[in-house]
Amino acid sequence: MTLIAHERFQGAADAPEYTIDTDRRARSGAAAITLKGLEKSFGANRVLRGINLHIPAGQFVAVIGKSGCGKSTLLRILMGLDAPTSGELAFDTPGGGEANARIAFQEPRLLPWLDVADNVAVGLGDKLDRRIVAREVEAVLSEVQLAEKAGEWPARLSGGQRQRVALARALVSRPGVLALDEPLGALDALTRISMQELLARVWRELGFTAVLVTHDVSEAVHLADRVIVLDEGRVSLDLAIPQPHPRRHGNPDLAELEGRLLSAILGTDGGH
Ligand SMILES: Nc1ncnc2c1ncn2[C@@H]1O[C@H](COP(=O)(O)OP(=O)(O)OP(=O)(O)O)[C@@H](O)[C@H]1O
Repeated sequence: MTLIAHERFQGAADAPEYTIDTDRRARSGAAAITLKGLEKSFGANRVLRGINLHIPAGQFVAVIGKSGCGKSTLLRILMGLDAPTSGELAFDTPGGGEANARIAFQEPRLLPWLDVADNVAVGLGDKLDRRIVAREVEAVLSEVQLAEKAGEWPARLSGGQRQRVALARALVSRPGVLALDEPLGALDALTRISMQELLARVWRELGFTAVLVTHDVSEAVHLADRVIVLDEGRVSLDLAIPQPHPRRHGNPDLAELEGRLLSAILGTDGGH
């Protein structure tokens, strides 16, 4: 998990100028995200070919698609970790302030020489009063059900517990946008399901805008309000998942939506 860039990029000389406004310490609410004509090329490889998307504040969006279709590239651009070749990207917060955005990766990236509480405190930076940091860390560790591990070393945690620490570190600054790049990809199936429940619960409680990149179509329909399928650099399907939360694994309506998404990814939907 890493702190999000907080920069104003300049596009290439021949590309339209665009801006990304994020502020790591803002406590404003969830942010809406708008992408217009977003393009990204690596040399001759045109990875994103005109992405147009509006993600309302507080929505949970999952991005799926074949390996190499550009999911991580899109997420990195959203988070300001990479610059698009052209196009526009805007974050809007309800109060008009700057958005606070964080990202969680598949690998938790904890600091082995810090205990759990201090790893989480890293997410707040070093400008806050120690008592405030302690209070915020304690609160977020309770939210991820790890309060009793506050003084533990990362090496003595399970994979799922480490990923919960990484989630707490991303959430401790109360981000308006949380980006998740395959955060549960390395976990065993049962741990993965309990982490999905946890993620769904913290999202409902905290109300941030979530963008999840995943290879797991079942995970996408279980968590998201909306699933975006990327194919050859474009959005090939934008499917609403209208089921209320909390959702049950094995729900037949979700299974039907999962089938439609799999067909869309594999190209077996006959063009529908
Ligand atoms: N820094 C880079 N330099 C050059 N090419 C890159 C770079 N990053 C990504 N690419 C290329 O962009 C394309 C999309 O990569 P990306 O990682 O976004 O795909 P993905 O859909 O997330 O894949 P996967 O599901 O396998 O993780 C690939 O062809 C990849 O080789």
